[in-house]
Amino acid sequence: MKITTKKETFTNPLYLESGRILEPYELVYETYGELNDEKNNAILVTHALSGSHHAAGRYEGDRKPGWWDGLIGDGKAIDTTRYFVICVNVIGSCYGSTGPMSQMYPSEERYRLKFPVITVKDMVKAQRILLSRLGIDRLHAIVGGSMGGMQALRFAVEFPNFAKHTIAMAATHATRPWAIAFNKVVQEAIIKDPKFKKGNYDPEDFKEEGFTGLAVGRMAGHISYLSPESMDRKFGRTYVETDGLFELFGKFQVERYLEYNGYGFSKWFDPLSYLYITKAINIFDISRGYDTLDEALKRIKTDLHLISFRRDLLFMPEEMKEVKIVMDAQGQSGHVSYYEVDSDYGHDAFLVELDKFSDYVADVLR
Ligand SMILES: CC(=O)SCCNC(=O)CCNC(=O)[C@H](O)C(C)(C)COP(=O)(O)OP(=O)(O)OC[C@H]1O[C@@H](n2cnc3c(N)ncnc32)[C@H](O)[C@@H]1OP(=O)(O)O
Ligand SMILES: N[C@@H](CCO)C(=O)O
Repeated sequence: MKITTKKETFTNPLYLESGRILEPYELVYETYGELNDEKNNAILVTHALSGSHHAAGRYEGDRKPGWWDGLIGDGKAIDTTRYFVICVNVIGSCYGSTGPMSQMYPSEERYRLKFPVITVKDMVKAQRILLSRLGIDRLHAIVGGSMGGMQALRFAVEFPNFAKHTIAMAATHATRPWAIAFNKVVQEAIIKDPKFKKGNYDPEDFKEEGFTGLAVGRMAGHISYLSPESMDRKFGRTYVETDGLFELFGKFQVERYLEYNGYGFSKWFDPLSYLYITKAINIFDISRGYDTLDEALKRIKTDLHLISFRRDLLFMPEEMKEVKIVMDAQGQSGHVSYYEVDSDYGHDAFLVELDKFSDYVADVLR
């Protein structure tokens, strides 16, 4: 599958939920498959915290394909022989769409801490504008996990007739203190790292060794993406062969894993973007702007498919179930389904255990 990164620039202001504006702004995205003449076969895929618009396929020389390559492609659950799939990098991120390290026009400077707080609603609004520009006024489906699931839900509430199907997985309707607490660890670690310099850092300073605050905070986050069972399976109590048990800094494999992933991540992900996106996740509450959760969910016209993962310890199954319960009580049972995937991997099962839910996704889309 040949892929290219596409970019659109918008000169009209994007009015944000906070009352601030973003002007101008850019969105980068990838597409897979062909848009049909009726323009009614488009599927929007929405990404999570550290994801990007690169959801499928491989650029030349890439060691790994896009983050949902197992799900998106010819003959796969999100079948690119039938559907035109689009994935957009959210505003606030660091993969090319406008974010805190973008230029704050007309100044030559980067926004840094002057970047406005953005919300999931703002991310979705920007994507809706992009789709309009591409001539897409109706989607066959929106599919996303984690913060991508939040975007899917937000789309369903704000643009009720826009998508025929909405699949929101591994998400919640309002971020709980439990998840906010994990984000607090990473936020605090970032801002207290001397390299942060009140946001005035030079990204070149941590390309080699990484950014300790982000690395350590990400380790905490990464724990919340797994589960005790998946850690037992991955590592057991195995010790790093070359380390001595009585060496103070000798490591278990799980420690080596967290270091590898934490420091690796901090070499490529931008600390300010991490602050802004975790803020957006923390303040996500689908009922904001409406009197109650009930009022917000009443707006939904799409067929909503909620998927959770049994041992998701970040956004727990009961949080998605609540949406179904409220919609059932509204008499919307015909428009909402709930499926709990029997997985003990943890939150990141939506990225890893695709075989456990890809048939379900394919069935919904058909
Ligand atoms: C929509 C989106 O959110 S996309 C963003 C997804 N990306 C992330 O979440 C970034 C963090 N990454 C991860 O959590 C995982 O890599 C996942 C979820 C993406 C994929 O999981 P898996 O394919 O099962 O990988 P796994 O968790 O086994 O290994 C991850 C890395 O740790 C390495 N690793 C595994 N065990 C160990 C160990 N004991 N010591 C050191 N490193 C280890 C692997 O080699 C792999 O390295 P690589 O990324 O350089 O290939
Ligand atoms: N591990 C994924 C999901 C987090 O919610 C990410 O970093 O984007």
